[in-house]
Amino acid sequence: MIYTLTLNPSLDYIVELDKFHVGELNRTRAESKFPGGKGINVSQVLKRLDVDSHALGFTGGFTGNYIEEFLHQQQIHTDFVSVQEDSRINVKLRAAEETEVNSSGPTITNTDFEQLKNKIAKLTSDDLLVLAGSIPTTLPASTYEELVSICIQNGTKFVVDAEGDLLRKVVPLKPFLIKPNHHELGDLFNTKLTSCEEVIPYGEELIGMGAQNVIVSLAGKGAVLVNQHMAYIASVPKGELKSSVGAGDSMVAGFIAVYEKTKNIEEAFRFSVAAGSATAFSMGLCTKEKVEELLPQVTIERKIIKGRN
Ligand SMILES: Nc1ncnc2c1ncn2[C@@H]1O[C@H](COP(=O)(O)OP(=O)(O)O)[C@@H](O)[C@H]1O
Ligand SMILES: O=P(O)(O)OC[C@H]1O[C@](O)(COP(=O)(O)O)[C@@H](O)[C@@H]1O
Repeated sequence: MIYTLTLNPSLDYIVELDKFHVGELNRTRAESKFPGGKGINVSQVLKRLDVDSHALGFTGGFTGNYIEEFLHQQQIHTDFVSVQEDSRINVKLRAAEETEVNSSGPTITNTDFEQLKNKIAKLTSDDLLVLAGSIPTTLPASTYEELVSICIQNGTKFVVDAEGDLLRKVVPLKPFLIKPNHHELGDLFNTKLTSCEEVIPYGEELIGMGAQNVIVSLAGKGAVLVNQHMAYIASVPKGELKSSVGAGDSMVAGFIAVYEKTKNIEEAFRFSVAAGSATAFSMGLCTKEKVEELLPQVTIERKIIKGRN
């Protein structure tokens, strides 16, 4: 079974404005709200791709209830630890540019955390856990390492989609997949990356450090997958960008959905890119039909790396 872990779920409140005036009263043109948080988005996209998963993490208050009810309506299994304070609200402003304000999240007590660890300890070597997104500020920076070490003890395969120190610290623990975007990858290595070709050596470095597969997304400029055997560069489909919120999460879901069925890395990567773009071209997350429509537009170039193959 596939499990997703969202330590900091959110209600994503997306407002559209013709123009955003800082320091003035703004009125919206349209608005929508969705449950969010990276693991939750992965579960939602998996469901749209006909793959079942269980969503784990912490939820609380009226926002937590909203998130859980929304997931249940989509027939997604949930097993959240209930916390005292409200789950956070993340604001996404869509004007000429996209501006995001992600909140820090509710207080998580030691008892809450212990309850979550007990749930993760029940996963087995037949399971896959996707750990995705930021952690509430009350949890220690070592949270992902602690949870991953439980997975390692039980032989549970794990995927990590996080940034900064959270990501850096789990790479040596050999995640099956990590998916930084090019900004997050650049931040890890204290550099600025702008093209697929530039990204490959840094992807290789992460493989050397322990990751098994690294997908780096570069929004509209393409995507790269690096593993011990090969590097691949994918083109992205052309279309009108509606909202890129959840595009990265859709890539993770698309990859897992195809890889778990076929064990074919290249096909999983191609589908993953189509899923990312299908979400970027939609308000909200992609549908299976949209992903399949875009799939023929994704071309994959294999890069033979000197010293390997
Ligand atoms: N402007 C765009 N045109 C086409 N595809 C896009 C665009 N922006 C995002 N995508 C798709 O979404 C994926 C993830 O986008 P990106 O913004 O890099 O990730 P994240 O959401 O993690 O920051 C890309 O690999 C691509 O498939
Ligand atoms: O946990 P973080 O890093 O604050 O991110 C949470 C946000 O990420 C999202 O899951 C979207 O992620 P991506 O755009 O990176 O795919 C939103 O739904 C949510 O508001």
